[in-house]
This record gives sequence, structure tokens and C-alpha cells, in this order.
Amino acid sequence: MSSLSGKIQTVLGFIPPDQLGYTLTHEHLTMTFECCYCPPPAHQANLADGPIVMKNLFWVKQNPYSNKDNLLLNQEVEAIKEELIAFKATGGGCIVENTTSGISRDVKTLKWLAQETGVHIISGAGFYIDATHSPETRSKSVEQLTEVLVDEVLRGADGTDIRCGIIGEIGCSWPLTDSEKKILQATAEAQTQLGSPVNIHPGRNSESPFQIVRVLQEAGADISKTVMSHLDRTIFDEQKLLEFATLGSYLEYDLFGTEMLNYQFNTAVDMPSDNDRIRRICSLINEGYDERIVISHDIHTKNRLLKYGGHGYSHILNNIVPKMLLRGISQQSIEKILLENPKRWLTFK
Ligand SMILES: CC(=O)NCCS(=O)(=O)O
Repeated sequence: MSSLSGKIQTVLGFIPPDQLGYTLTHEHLTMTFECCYCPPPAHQANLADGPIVMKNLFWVKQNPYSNKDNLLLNQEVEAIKEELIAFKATGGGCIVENTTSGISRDVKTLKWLAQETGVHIISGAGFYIDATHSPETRSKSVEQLTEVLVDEVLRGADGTDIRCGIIGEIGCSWPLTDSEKKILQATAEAQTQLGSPVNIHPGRNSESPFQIVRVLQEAGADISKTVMSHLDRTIFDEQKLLEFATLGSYLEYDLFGTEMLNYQFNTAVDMPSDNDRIRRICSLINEGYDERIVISHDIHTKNRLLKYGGHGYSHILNNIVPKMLLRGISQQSIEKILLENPKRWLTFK
């Protein structure tokens, strides 16, 4: 049993699990996303540079990864502080901040935001996708990577004493790279030592979550304490989703608020709408999985903030929960999805 057993670790220290409150399990409050910049087509090249303004807002919403300014969420600390104050006033309690090494994790700013707003913030240990791995990260053995993860949870991240309360989001591509596989193996080992919650970012292929679970299981991970993120853009076939659900991870629908014609990272995919997400969640509940579902917005670009006409961090509490109730999801299931499941996941074993 680890020294963290029974505790939840925020950037301000431990909290008793009962103090958590309604929790968004996958957000970003400060990060950069230049690693995933997608140049616009030649006839729209002028839209890549320059700020977000009313005139280009719809285009940015449809092409969020093609405007360079939009990728710098780290420039919006004041706007995000205001949003977190509103999130708390709406009944929100906690935000799990999934920014890992490679996309500019900034635990000092997370600590400041937690102090200023009273929202519990939980920071993530580990590494984003291969494209962001440094030569030093690539050269590490599984044992050395495990040490990094354990250190970020037990001692602090990025040269500070601010400790991470989950491992993740651990970035995986499709196909999985050697460096990502080593990090998954290290994640399993660190999870075994710490009893920690884990969050995984799968590659954009419906086989990716299955492959990741296999790698984690072979390395001894506890899948029941692992969240599989971004299922909304990853598994579309209902039978396949139910097959995945039997593997025992938490099932995360975390792109609430994202509605777009073309999904730039995989144009073969039609990005679901919020109504599609709610329908999927209804069917998972009907199949008996309400104790495994968690939800979030995964805000990672500026255009999704209220300041830029976006849905903001309170969209789920303000708009999605009422729509879920309207579609027959019970208040009891909502309490599980927003409170009980996150609490169980976030409490160290
Ligand atoms: C920050 C991050 O990885 N967000 C996920 C974007 S994706 O389109 O679902 O891959």
C-alpha cells in the first residue's frame, strides 16, 4: 500500500475525497499546442497568423489547429481565472488538469489558479505524444521513466514541490511508437507502486484503446483505475464500444462543446455533436456502465473559452446536465458521472 492510499492529491496538497465536488476529469488550464499545428490550405494561408477576431471566429471554430494564436492557451490565465470562479459558483468543485510534459505543463500557474479561485485542481504526471518527446525522454529506460513519474507524484513536477495527483494524460499515437510503449510500461509500474489514477490519450484509431489496455495489462497496470480519454472521436461502432467497456477502464467522453464539420486530425471521422455524446452515454448507462463513465470538455485551445465566444468550463454543468435529464438520464446517474466516479478514480489505492 502506498503512502498516498485513501487520499486525493491536488496542487495545494491532500483533500479528503468527500470534499471533491463535481469534477471535470479532463481539462487544460494552461498549455501550448504548437506540436499539433495544421497549416491551412493555400487559399486560407492568411488566417494562420494574427489574433482571433469576430470576423475569423467561425473559421477558427472549424479549423482550431490552423490559427497559431489559438494554440496558446497559456496566454489566457486571467480569463481562465474568471471562468473558474464562475465554475465554482455554478456548483463545480474540481478540475483534473491533464497537461503533461511536451505541451508546456505549468504547475506554478495551476497552484496560483487553485489559490485564487478555490477550485480543486489536480495536475498530471508524465508525457504527451511521441511528437513532443525530447531526445532525453526517448533515451530513458522503462525504469528511468518510472522514476520520473513516481517523482512527479511524490516530490513534485518541473523542479517545484507541487505534486501531481494523477499520471496522464499519457499521449499515444496510432500506430503506437516505441517511446510511447516504454512510457505506458513505466505508467503501469508507477501505478503499481503508487496506487495512482491514470489517464490515457489514445491514438486516432478504434484499435488504439484496445492495444493500449493490452500493453498496460502486460506491464501489470490496474485498468480499473485507468481512464480512457477521447472515446467520442475514437470508437464509433456500438458493439466495439461495448467490447471495450468490458475491459474495465473508465470511459471518458471529454470533447463536450466540440462541434465541427471536419475533424482536422482525422478527416475520415465525423466529429459527434453534444447530442450524439449524450445518446452514447444513455446507451452505456442502459448497458449498466454508469459506474464507469466520466465526462469533460478537454479545453485546449483559446476559441473554446467564453472570452472568445466559446462554451467555457461551465458548459457541462449549465447546459449538458439539463439536456441529459431531458433525455431521461437520472439525477442518480449524473451524480455518479460527475461525482462518485471521479472520486473513486482519483483516490489513491
Ligand atoms: C490536448 C489533447 O490532446 N486534446 C485531444 C485532442 S483530440 O482531437 O481528441 O485528439
